Amino acid sequence: MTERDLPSSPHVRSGTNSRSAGPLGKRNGSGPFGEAEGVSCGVSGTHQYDSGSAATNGPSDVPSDVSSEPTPHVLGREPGSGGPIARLGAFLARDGSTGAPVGIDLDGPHAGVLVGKRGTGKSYTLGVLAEEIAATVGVSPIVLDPMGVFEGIAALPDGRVLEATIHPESLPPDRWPEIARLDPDRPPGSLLWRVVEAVADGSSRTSLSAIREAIADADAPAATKRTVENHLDLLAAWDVFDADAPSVGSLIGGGPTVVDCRSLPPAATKAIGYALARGIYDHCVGGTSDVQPWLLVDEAHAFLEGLAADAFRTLFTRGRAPGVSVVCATQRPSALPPVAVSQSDLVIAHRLTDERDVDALRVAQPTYLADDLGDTLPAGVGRALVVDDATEGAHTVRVRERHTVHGGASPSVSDR
Ligand SMILES: Nc1ncnc2c1ncn2[C@@H]1O[C@H](COP(=O)(O)OP(=O)(O)OP(=O)(O)O)[C@@H](O)[C@H]1O
Repeated sequence: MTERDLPSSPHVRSGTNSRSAGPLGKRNGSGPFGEAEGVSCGVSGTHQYDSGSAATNGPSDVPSDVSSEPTPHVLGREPGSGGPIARLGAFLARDGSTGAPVGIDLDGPHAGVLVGKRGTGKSYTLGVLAEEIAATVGVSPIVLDPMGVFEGIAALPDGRVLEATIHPESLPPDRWPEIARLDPDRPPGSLLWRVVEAVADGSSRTSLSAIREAIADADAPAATKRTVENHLDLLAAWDVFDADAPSVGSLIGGGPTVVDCRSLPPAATKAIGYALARGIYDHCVGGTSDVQPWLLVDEAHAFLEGLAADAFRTLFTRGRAPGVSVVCATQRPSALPPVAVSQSDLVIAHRLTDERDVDALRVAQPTYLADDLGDTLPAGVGRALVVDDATEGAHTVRVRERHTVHGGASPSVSDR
């Protein structure tokens, strides 16, 4: 990945939340939101609060907080446990008034999906998460950005936007036929596989030109070699393979990082998704990271199909053990592998209207989501139903405003 020069320094909104470290600084587990006591909700099924007492105190079984900062309800961890949290927003009452603040646990790793139809606020909410993770010591966000709407994150301390490039070695030899759209069981695909394997085992660093030279020297029919060369030309046109690309491990802990995949063809986007998801997992399994990465993926359906599917499946099923968190945002939950929703301990659902998408969510999370889920999902930009596996409840929230600029659009609901 190479750092992208941004046209001008993105504007940073003044913070609306009062954190001890300031809106854009790093914070640790202390402070008004850093060591919040989780409060039990103990409710199964969806729960939208009445206003009145709930509007100021949140759930009716939540004790009122007499301190200046109301105690946030923390999603994703057992009530009473401590540690840093991401300030997501506030409970939303039926009359539209907001209640107690709501946070998401950052003390341990999580797997989550963030869904909603177009324009309901998915990317924006993902950006809120990125800001909060960036502001917390011990965790670090890496945003996969296929639309180029997360540039504002670069305004955070140490923030950066990287052009999506990958080292050829980050893709194992058996994946190269698929990436090059060659059948591994046919001579060209099998030749490419063998050649990449040989180059990777050799003394020189794997690069597209090293692979090309090895193809030219291979003992194979000229027509087979020509086919492979033509397909390698297509890969080279993506302009994402770079033998000097930094390792995925170096992205973790290097400040909030946005990997800009805009204008890449879908196959290249998947290759980037594969390299990052697999690289982050392998790095953390190796136990070499002091910082827990959060991989935040926008338009996740673009990454989770085909080549990258296995790598993301691994993150959803086994990523938490080595400390990797993943949150995938999509307008089409029905296009995600079912395991992504069923293995998520955090589900943030903005409005969905397509029955297939509502079904995909309900079927994978039957314990918490009712049959009338489609009617329960809140209408309105920035409003979401949040399912919390740890406290076994579902709550309606209003997501807070961003501190950084979102995708060049107005960051305010009232401006719309
Ligand atoms: N919590 C919020 N507070 C204020 N404004 C918001 C909030 N959430 C979303 N918005 C505004 O709503 C608009 C749409 O949000 P966003 O781009 O996140 O939608 P989306 O669901 O990702 O849409 P798409 O699927 O088209 O990418 C943006 O202009 C954003 O500024």
